[in-house]
Amino acid sequence: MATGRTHRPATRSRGIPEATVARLPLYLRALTALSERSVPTVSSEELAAAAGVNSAKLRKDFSYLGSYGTRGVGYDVEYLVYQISRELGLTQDWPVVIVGIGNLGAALANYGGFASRGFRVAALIDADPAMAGKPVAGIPVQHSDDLEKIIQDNGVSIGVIATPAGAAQAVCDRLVAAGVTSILNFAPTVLSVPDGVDVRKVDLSIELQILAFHEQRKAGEEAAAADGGVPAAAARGESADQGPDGDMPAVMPA
Ligand SMILES: NC(=O)c1ccc[n+]([C@@H]2O[C@H](COP(=O)([O-])OP(=O)(O)OC[C@H]3O[C@@H](n4cnc5c(N)ncnc54)[C@H](O)[C@@H]3O)[C@@H](O)[C@H]2O)c1
Repeated sequence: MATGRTHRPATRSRGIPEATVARLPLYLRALTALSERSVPTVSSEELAAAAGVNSAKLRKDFSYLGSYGTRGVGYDVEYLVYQISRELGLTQDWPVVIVGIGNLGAALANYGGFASRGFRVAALIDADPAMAGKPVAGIPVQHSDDLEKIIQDNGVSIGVIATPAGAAQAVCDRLVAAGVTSILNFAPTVLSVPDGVDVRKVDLSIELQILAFHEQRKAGEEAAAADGGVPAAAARGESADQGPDGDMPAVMPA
């Protein structure tokens, strides 16, 4: 998924294209599932299918990691998990703060998948004084007056914004001024950030709109097939669009 944003070249310094970086989490998720089932090796075709990516693209992506697999055997699952985790910086602990602990912020705080992927929720911050000290997911909410101190005390470089849209830019400015250099923005607004700060925007309603477009297209094809006798699946070519492989972002550029 994902179109990279912002003040970064399309190719990172070590020569790995952003589009490849965006697919690495998909490979990692598929490989982790194989690892949990104690599968020792996997072919590029199997892994590509599990990740929802074209297998030639997968082989090209892995060549950037220096991983070519063994003919007739495939890729070593554990080693690839290690290589991709290292490339994504997941072999180190990333403390994350979530700002705005309403419906969404609380759901994110309760999501167990962050910790298992190396992201530790270090602090929860909200502007509502009534929430201060109340635990969410076992972590006491702290008041936004202390945002700068919280960022500095916890060495946070990644901030998640789940405030209303109207508050998001001011929250973003404070996070950046306090030293945060990566922001995951759930608020439906475009954030301005200085060079060197990465912003990724998640917008589920945009994803639904893209699905609605495809539904509409499928309905049109079904109608055309009924008229002209061409099977609708053949008319579609049966290629499922699943994000990076289909170049359709699920996480939007900020
Ligand atoms: N990206 C998505 O797919 C998606 C999905 C759902 C909601 N959203 C967005 O996420 C945001 C939160 O939605 P919600 O339903 O949790 O809203 P909510 O009203 O339940 O929670 C917002 C929280 O932000 C806090 N807040 C307000 N101003 C703040 C500030 N300056 N600093 C710190 N905290 C502040 C409020 O006190 C409240 O607890 C909204 O912008 C909403 O549009 C996005």
